[in-house]
Amino acid sequence: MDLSYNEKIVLKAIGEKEINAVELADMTGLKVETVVHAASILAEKGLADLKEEVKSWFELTWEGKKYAVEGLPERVIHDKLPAEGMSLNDVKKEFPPQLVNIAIGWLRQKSWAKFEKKDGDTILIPLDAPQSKDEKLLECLSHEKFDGDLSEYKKELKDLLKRNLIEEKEKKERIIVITSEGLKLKEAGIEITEEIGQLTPEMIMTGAYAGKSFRKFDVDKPVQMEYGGRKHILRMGMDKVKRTLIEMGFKEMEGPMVDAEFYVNDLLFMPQDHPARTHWDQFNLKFPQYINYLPEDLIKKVAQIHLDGGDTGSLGWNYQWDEMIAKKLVLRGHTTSVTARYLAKYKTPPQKFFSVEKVFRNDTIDATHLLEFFQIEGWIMDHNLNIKELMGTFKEFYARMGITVLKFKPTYNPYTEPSLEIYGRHPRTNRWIEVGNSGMFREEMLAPYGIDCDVVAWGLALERLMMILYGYEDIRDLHGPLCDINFLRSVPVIWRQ
Ligand SMILES: N[C@@H](Cc1ccccc1)C(=O)O
Repeated sequence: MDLSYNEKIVLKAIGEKEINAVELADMTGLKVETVVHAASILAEKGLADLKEEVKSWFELTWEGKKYAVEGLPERVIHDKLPAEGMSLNDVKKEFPPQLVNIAIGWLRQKSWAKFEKKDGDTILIPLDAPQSKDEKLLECLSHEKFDGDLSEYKKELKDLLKRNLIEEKEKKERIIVITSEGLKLKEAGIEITEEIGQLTPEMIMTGAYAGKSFRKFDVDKPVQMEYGGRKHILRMGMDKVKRTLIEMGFKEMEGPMVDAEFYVNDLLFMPQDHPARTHWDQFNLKFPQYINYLPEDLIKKVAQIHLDGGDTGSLGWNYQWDEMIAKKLVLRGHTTSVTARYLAKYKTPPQKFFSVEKVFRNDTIDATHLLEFFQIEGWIMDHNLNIKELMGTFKEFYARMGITVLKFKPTYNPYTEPSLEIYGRHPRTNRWIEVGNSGMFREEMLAPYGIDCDVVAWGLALERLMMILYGYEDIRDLHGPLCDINFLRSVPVIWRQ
C-alpha cells in the first residue's frame, strides 16, 4: 500500500492501545493537525480507527476560587455569629451587603442558624454546622487537575453551578487506534524514507532532488482556513473615501474627539438653549468639565452675535450668552467642530478641506443608528459659491464612490442657509436613507472669523454610505462589538492603499 511519509510515521507510532492526537503529536514531533490528517487517511485506508471523544470536567469560577479560600458566605457569617446570636440589623452593618444577601438563604436552607423574631427584628442564632457536602466539593475542585469520582455530589454540583461558583468545561479529543489490517502492515515492516514536501529553487539548481521521493498532495482535500490580519471593512471604506476626496483636491483636517461646546455649538450659531445641547442628545464630560482656554476675540464676537447679530444684519437670538456653557467639554456630536477650528486658521479663499472622524450622539440604537459613527466632514471656501456647488460636489464624490442615484431635500440647520439633506437608495430594501446633511454657512457663523466669502459644508455618514454601496442592512454589522468575526474575516477587499 502506498503511504505518505507522515502516514508511515503515525502508523509506526500507534498501537492497539488508544492514544489521543495530542500525545501522538508529542511522540512523533508532528503538528496535531498533521497527525489528525494522516490518521484520517489511514482510517480511510482501513489501517487505523479515528474517533472523537468529548471530555468534560468542572472548574471553579473566579468567585468559586475566592470562596474556596475564604469560605462560602454562609460559612463566613455563621462562624462570626456569637453563641447568643446577632440581630439581622447588626449582621447587615457588620458584613458587606452582597455577602449577607447570599448567606441568609443558605443559612436557613442548611439549618446553620435559627431565625428568631424579637422586638421587630430577627435574631440569628448559630447552630451546629459541620462541613457541608458543597464545601467538600469546593475543596476537591480547588485542587488542580482533580479527576476523582463526583457521582455522589450530583445535587451539590447542581447547586454550585446555579450559584455560579463552578463551570463545566469541555474538550474534544481525537483518539487513534490501529486496526488488525494496520497491525499486519506494521509487522511486515514499514520503511520510512524522507520525502520532499516542497521543491525549492536551490534543490533544482544543485540537483539535490534527484533520486528523492516526493510527497503527494491531494488538492481536493478540504484544509483548515488560515486567516491573516487584515483591515476592518469600515477602515477600508474610510481609506477609499479619503483617497477619493484627496483626488478631488481636498486636504485632510484633524481635531479632538472631546471638544468645548464653543467649537461644537456656539461658533455654529447654535443658541445655548437649543434642544440638541441638552444631555438628551450630547455626552458631557464628568472630568475635566471645562476647557481652560478659548480665544478672547472669538468669544466677544460670538457673544455679540448671539445677543443681537452684531453687525451681520441678523437679529441674533436675543439672550445673554454664557461663556461657562461654551467652555463645557463634550464628546463631539459632529465634526463641524473641526471645521470651526480650521476656519480660524484658513480664512482666505480658495480652501478645500475634509475629515473622516468619529462622532458621538445619544441616539436610540437601531438598524441605522449607533451612539457613535464616522462622519465625512468637508467644506469649500471661495467667492460666489452657491447651492449648485454643493450638489455638484456630492454628485461627483458619490459617483466616484460608485453611487449615482441621489436625492436632495431642503432642511434647516441653525448654521447654514440654505440647507440640504442628501439621500441615497438602499440596494436591497429599496428605501431612501439619509446619508448626509449640508448647507452654506450663514453670515452669523462666518462673521466672528472675519470671513467675507462663501463657504459650503457638509457632514456625511460613512456607515450609511457603506450600507448603500455593499448592501448591509444593519449598521451594527459594520461598526461596534456586534460585528461578526467570520464576516470581518471573509468580507471582500474593497480597497487597498
Ligand atoms: N453638522 C451636520 C452636518 C453639516 C455640516 C456642515 C454644514 C451643514 C451640515 C450634521 O452633523 O448633521
